[in-house]
Amino acid sequence: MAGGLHLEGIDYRFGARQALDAVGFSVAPGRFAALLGPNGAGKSTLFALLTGLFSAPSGTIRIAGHDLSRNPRAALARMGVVFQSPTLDLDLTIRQNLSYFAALHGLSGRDAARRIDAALDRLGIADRAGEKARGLNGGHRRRTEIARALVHGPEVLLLDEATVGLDAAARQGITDHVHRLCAEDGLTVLWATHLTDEVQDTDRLIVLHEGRVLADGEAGAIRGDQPLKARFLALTGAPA
Ligand SMILES: Nc1ncnc2c1ncn2[C@@H]1O[C@H](COP(=O)(O)OP(=O)(O)OP(=O)(O)O)[C@@H](O)[C@H]1O
Repeated sequence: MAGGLHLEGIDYRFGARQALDAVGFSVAPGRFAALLGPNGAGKSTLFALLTGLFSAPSGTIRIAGHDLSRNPRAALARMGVVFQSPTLDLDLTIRQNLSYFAALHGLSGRDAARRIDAALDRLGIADRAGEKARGLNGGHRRRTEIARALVHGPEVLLLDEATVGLDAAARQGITDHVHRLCAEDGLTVLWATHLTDEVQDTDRLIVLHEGRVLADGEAGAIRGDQPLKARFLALTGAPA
């Protein structure tokens, strides 16, 4: 596959603990893929490998067609990331948070301003641009982080438990926004979560458990005639 996200044969160990065991999957360009796994499944380890924080002893990671180990600059330039722990500067405005990030990517002046406006608009927070991040609720802070991850124009967006700590309405708002980024802007998304209600039937679904991929396909087909939660609990061996 030329673009999108492609992983093959990824192993990772913490000493004797095998955190990832021959993990492989592909996400086609413009698709929303949910990486669903209970705590400890290996999602954060996988994100650390995808973002170049750890390096995998084996296997291949390709981001928008670029091999992460052979050509990390090109691969990482095409990726946006929203980490599990919030990383906004609460004393800066929304716009300042994005400007700072744009500068880290070598963007400034009108080009940066245009990209920042477009990203804020995309997440529905353009009218809040002058407000300090501290005054925003959790949902708007998350939207700001997603907008910030889009400023440099990535093709692939990774989100690690992006809705942690949000109420149901804010969670729904964020998942809807990110689905729209795929459908309307052609972004490829990997959405890590442990919450089955964030997965839609038409999403691509990868179930990760104890470092292994247990299921990979269209979410509706994986759940069949069961609710996804029941199917997920059956796959991972947890009691329903
Ligand atoms: N620094 C570390 N040292 C040793 N073991 C680790 C370390 N980090 C993670 N692990 C182990 O690796 C496995 C995968 O952990 P990981 O954090 O990737 O899971 P996760 O799916 O992201 O879970 P969570 O949602 O709780 O973050 C777990 O068994 C965990 O205990």
